[in-house]
Amino acid sequence: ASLPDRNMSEMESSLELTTSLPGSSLPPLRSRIFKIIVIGDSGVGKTCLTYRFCAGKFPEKTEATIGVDFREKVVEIDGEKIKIQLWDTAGQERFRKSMVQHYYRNVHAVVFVYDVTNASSFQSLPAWIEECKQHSLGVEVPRILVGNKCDLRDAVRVGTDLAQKFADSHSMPLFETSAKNPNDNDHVEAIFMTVAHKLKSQKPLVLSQPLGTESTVQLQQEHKSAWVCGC
Ligand SMILES: Nc1nc2c(ncn2[C@@H]2O[C@H](COP(=O)(O)OP(=O)(O)OP(=O)(O)O)[C@@H](O)[C@H]2O)c(=O)[nH]1
Repeated sequence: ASLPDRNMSEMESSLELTTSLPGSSLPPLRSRIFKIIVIGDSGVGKTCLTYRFCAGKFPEKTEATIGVDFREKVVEIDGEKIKIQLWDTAGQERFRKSMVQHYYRNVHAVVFVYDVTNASSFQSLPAWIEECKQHSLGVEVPRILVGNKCDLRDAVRVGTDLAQKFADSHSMPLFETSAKNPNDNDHVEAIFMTVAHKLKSQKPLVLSQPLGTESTVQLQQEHKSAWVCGC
């Protein structure tokens, strides 16, 4: 789904908004934004995972993402309000091409997703890692690996041992979960919060937005927004 009246430059300018509060000579109140991109083959559940985190439930229906969608959630960590912005990227090559260079900008963390019931989505991971490298996202950017659809126990094709070896060899933590039916141990929220804690412990980030712009955030949460190239 897309909102045709939104485009990437609007999105980027909203990220860089740092105006003072009206009538105030005080410096602007800012909340930090963590931009996290979610990457992986089509159908692995990127949209469902990001929706589960931001809306707290499994979406009834999803369509292939075109370009990129983004969802936000404000969380509080150690008394600081932080906006977690999840960029849900298209897995299908034909829906990615025109957008790729945009969503790799100013990324704070990367979440690689595969489907535990689909071996080929696991085999694609080196290509996704390579794409990140080509866009200057190396090991210095926190990365995690997520195996999704663990609720489909009888259909698992990628075992934990194999996935753990792969994660270790790329210095990433591994999380196995289900966007559909997460239990206490593999809760989707805990996974993204782990990333947020890691980012918070790092140096202050450049991207910021004045506090008190929650109406925009609300809108973005209620309407799944997408940006597609007009060409
Ligand atoms: N059983 C089960 N199905 C899931 C889970 N997560 C996603 N699905 C299903 O997998 C299909 C694809 O999910 P999406 O979230 O749209 O996949 P995607 O990775 O965003 O796909 P693209 O937008 O094409 O890149 C949908 O039919 C979802 O309902 C899960 O944890 N368990």
